[in-house]
Amino acid sequence: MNRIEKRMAELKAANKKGIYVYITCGAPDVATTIEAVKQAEANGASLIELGLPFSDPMADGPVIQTASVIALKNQMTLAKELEVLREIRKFSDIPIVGMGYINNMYHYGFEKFVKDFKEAGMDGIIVPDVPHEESGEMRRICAEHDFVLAEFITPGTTEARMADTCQDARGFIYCVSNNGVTGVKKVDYSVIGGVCEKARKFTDTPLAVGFGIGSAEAAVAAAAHADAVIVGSAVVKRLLDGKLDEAMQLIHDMRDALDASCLH
Ligand SMILES: O=P(O)(O)OC[C@@H](O)[C@@H](O)c1c[nH]c2ccccc12
Repeated sequence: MNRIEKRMAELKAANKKGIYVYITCGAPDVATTIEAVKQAEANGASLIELGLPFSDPMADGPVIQTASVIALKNQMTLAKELEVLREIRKFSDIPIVGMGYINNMYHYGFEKFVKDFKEAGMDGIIVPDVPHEESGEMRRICAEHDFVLAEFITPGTTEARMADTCQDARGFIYCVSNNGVTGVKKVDYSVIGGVCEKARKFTDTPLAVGFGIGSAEAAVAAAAHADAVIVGSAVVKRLLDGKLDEAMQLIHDMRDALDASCLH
């Protein structure tokens, strides 16, 4: 069992929802990234999604685009990101999933990427620009190294595709709440809730809902049919504004609200 599976099993046993916190590695700077990971865990984060900055982040809205530009200006490379991971592993055993675009990994060599990042303490990867149909070889490599390759479902996923992705999924399934890019916005989470309910017919893998979540209320709504919620832009925005404390307060509020909602 890897760290992700272990953590999700613990949450389930405790009747708690997970909170996955996305942080762009190196934005506004490396020290803030490391401190934010430490404090996010203390405030109730269950998993860290570490963004590996890329120059053309096509699935990202303005906040994470800006964070990526800043991180690249700070000279972030995969080699530096490995160092950050090793630093984090000195004080934390929280599950960490990378989020990046295939270009960087392909250039580095995908198998070498998996080996090196796993060795530095990463537990899996989210690669939004490789469709399921094209990811067979990547899946094989990840499975060989006990490294999670996140599968996606969205409101537009057909039942046939859902059956395929659910069958191949390990760790967690990323349930995208709407068809836009990342960023806080008003979302009707009952739509992805219905999709989650359908996915349960195909899999026992934990479901994590993300995209748009900017408040504790939105987290509760997103969690209704899921096992975890994912928050990115709302946290990253506060970090970029130099408001680490506010970012942590948001995570803390989400933890409280989700715990209270699970009592019912
Ligand atoms: O920023 P949001 O709307 O809270 O969404 C989560 C998201 O940031 C994180 O999971 C993520 C950041 N970049 C991505 C690209 C694709 C998929 C997911 C992501």
